[in-house]
Amino acid sequence: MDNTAPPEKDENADALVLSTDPLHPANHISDLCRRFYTLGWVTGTGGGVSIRHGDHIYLAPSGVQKEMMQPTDMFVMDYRTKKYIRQPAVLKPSACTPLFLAAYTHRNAGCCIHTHSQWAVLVTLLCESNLQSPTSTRHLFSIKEIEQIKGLSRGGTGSSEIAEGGRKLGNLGFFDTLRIPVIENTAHEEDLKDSLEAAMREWPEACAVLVRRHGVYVWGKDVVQAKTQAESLDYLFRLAVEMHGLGLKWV
Ligand SMILES: CSC[C@@H](O)[C@@H](O)C(=O)COP(=O)(O)O
Ligand SMILES: [Zn+2]
Repeated sequence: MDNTAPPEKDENADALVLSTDPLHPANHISDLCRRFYTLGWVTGTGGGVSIRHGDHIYLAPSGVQKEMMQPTDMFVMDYRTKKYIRQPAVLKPSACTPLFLAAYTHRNAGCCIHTHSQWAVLVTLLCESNLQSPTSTRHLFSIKEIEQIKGLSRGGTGSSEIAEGGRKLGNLGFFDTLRIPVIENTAHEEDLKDSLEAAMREWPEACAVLVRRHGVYVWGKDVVQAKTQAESLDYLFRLAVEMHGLGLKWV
């Protein structure tokens, strides 16, 4: 299937991205990227966000200033056919598209965030070998007994409903160990797909995948969960790096 062929003329395609609702995916992606830019997550055109809205996948264009995007810049893909139903003529879809699709397919995610946060990059340089499983995903970021771990769900899309006693169902507890696999970077973003999918399969409880010397992919059942988990992870990555600098062990 040729996903890059120009779409057939569809007068209704713009209706997919035009809305006065700030939470409409086309508006929401533009807004999130502006916020993430201030955190250094999507600097210099790197990183990005995708949202699944029913059977429609919203994707940002490739190689653009992510904080300057407009709703009309968005690509829309039909999730079932994997064909673009809206394709801005002068732009290409994000090279992260196969990675975002992996989160939708393997975790039933509703949103996936890719950051180039320096804390994520630094922590990939400090992660130790996973000696228990030397055959596949070789490296793992693990941390426990830090309160912010409770902001992360099992598998990334676990329920965050509050159970009796105030416990968040599906979320990790203070004494649980958070484990995030680290995969090696590739020359081209789209070539990360196979190793990212392998890491997701090998670590079904992981809510994210780190990419060495590159950044992190984080997902959630919806935008709120993906965003808050990306925030919790960035907090933990930074904490781990700072602890390392102070000579403290984080595991
Ligand atoms: C600074 S270029 C970064 C890209 O190669 C890539 O890593 C990335 O995250 C964004 O890809 P894009 O195709 O612009 O959405
Ligand atoms: Zn990237």
